[in-house]
Amino acid sequence: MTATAPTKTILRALAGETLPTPPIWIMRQAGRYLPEYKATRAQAGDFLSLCYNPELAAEVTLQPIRRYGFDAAILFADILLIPQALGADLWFVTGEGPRLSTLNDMAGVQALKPVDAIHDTLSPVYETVKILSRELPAETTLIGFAGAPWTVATYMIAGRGTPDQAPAHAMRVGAPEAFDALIDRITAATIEYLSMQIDAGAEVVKIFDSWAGSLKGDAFIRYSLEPARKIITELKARHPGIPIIAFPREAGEGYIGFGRATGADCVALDNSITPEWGAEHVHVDGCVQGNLASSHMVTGGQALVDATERVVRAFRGGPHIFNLGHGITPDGDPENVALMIETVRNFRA
Ligand SMILES: Cc1c2[nH]c(c1CCC(=O)O)Cc1[nH]c(c(CCC(=O)O)c1C)Cc1[nH]c(c(CCC(=O)O)c1C)Cc1[nH]c(c(C)c1CCC(=O)O)C2
Repeated sequence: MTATAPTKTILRALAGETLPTPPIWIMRQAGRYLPEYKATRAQAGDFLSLCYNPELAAEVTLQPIRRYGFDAAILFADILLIPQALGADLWFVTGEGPRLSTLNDMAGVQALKPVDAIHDTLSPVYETVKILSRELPAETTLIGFAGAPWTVATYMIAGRGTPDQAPAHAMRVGAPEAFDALIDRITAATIEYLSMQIDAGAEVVKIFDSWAGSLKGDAFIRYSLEPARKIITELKARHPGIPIIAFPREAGEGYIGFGRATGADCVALDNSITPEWGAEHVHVDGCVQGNLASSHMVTGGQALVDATERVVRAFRGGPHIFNLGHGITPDGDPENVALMIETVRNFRA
């Protein structure tokens, strides 16, 4: 089989091509800032029922593609489905966020389900991917995803989102064997989960390490970089050529060399770094994604236009996928999203 050059813009950027206009999608593009999302979520009943309903999950994935013509669609699901598939209890408290059963020792890790049991819970997600690969426009790239082991572990240990991930750091330091066993279990589950998404039709996968920023020095290497490297190495062995985006959010200096060290084809940048810093220290190694502050989706105006142009300008010398630095928030204005897209697509140097 001879490799053919990709034609979809996102795949071209991921293959290392510098495009005259960067392809664009945004994190949480299917979400509460869109009235059509809220309507479909109400129809599903609640957030988790939406995640596990393939027809409706595919519908909300397609909504921002219809409205804006983004270059990529991201599978509608959540990083916390993996803990649930491993046996954790999971529910969402409206206005507050996720809640899970907690875990902090070896007995807790041993009580989890084996990795090969995850598909019993996650098979509806694979069905969503199959529907999307049939229904997406020919030019739109389908992105699958999972949480990175450290970020997923922080929720499984604390049972909720935490500002500083203190319970996970306490287990990492106080019960290192159990903590390593947990990271290994999540890593193995993530490989199987992403591999099934790829088999079902995901053309790219993204690994979200939202809390990577609280790991410093050796701990960052061991628990953010190493698990990402393991997952990427195994996925590329099973699915040669599958492009992978890594997002070690707020890694700061940890961004430097992250793509090379893990084998990721693209490193997603958050907006705690300037685009110029990202260009100098990360973009030199290859494709980057990012990094407009999502607050501009709330505030809009000329500041949005200026900041959008600054991101495009900083990264126009190499392969770039335009995105926000983190997900769009529920108070984002759909008009501001349209203005951002128009600014990216009309930018002339
Ligand atoms: C940490 C994390 C989670 N989930 C995710 C992360 C990593 C990225 C990040 O840092 O934001 C990833 C995620 N969550 C969701 C997607 C779908 C694809 C997309 O459009 O980006 C993706 C890629 C849907 C979602 N996941 C969630 C929503 C909102 C739920 C709702 O409709 O009420 C959506 C659209 C809920 C969720 N899910 C999670 C939290 C903390 C929350 C509550 C916060 C909130 O309410 O925004 C865990």
